[in-house]
Amino acid sequence: MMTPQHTQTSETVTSASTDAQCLSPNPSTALQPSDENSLSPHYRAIQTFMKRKTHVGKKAEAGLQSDFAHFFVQPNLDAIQAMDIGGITNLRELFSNPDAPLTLEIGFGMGTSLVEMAKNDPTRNFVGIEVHEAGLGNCAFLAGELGLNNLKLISGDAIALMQQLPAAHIDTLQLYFPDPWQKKRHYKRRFVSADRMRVVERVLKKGGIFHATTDWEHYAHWMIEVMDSLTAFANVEGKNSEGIGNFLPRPDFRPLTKFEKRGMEEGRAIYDIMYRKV
Ligand SMILES: C[S@@+](CC[C@H](N)C(=O)[O-])C[C@H]1O[C@@H](n2cnc3c(N)ncnc32)[C@H](O)[C@@H]1O
Repeated sequence: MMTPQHTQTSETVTSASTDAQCLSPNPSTALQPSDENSLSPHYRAIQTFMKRKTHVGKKAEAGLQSDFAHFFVQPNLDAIQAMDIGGITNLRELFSNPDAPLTLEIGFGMGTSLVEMAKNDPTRNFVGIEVHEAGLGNCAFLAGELGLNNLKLISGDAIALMQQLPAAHIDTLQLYFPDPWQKKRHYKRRFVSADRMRVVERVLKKGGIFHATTDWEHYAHWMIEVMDSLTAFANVEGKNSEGIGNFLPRPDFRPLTKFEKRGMEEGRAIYDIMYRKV
């Protein structure tokens, strides 16, 4: 598979980000949060997802039933449907081995790749958070088929969840093919922004990993620019001769996701980025 190297294009984020402070990926111009655990007032009301009513297939429907309830952190379907994350303040204690390395996946979609990763690494605990009921149900169903005991699922907004977790709580945070929000007026919804990455920074352990992917070139360069601008993170692949963070060759441990497959079928390159909290 093609592994693109970072090059500055005419479509750079800087040139695309002039009409409002919140459109800038650069923290020197982005609105600043009032403290490390909160978003600026501007970002607080802006969601990175659009919750749509989607068809809930047979597997997903089954996955939302009581047989699979042990995969959900929320106690019942009402709380899942309401995306109620009240009281979820510690992900480690959801597992019998709380000191095992912990991965949080944000926006796992239908959950096929998350389930495969959990299956492939039983020494690590995985928590997935999603807002789509069909994905949550499907993921629980797949995990149930394999009898996984190192995976838990949460229905809700990852930003809100991270804000109520302890600092230095997570070893790896993965964000695979986040919504690209391609229109300029929607850039402020992009998950990778300086403000939101400060929330990520707080919950990651020192040395913890932030791994993201996208099949949208503009967002890929945007991600690099945001992450390079944050002194708390270092690019695992180092920087190019222009001092810009490199992309990561596609890692074998990342299974193909639904959106990756779609991107490839539509002829788009796939970009991985990986940063370590220093
Ligand atoms: C484009 S899909 C990618 C799904 C999957 N990772 C894949 O590659 O097939 C992005 C997903 O992220 C979810 N998402 C976006 N923002 C989120 C948030 N703040 N908290 C939880 N899930 C979120 C959306 O609901 C959506 O399902």
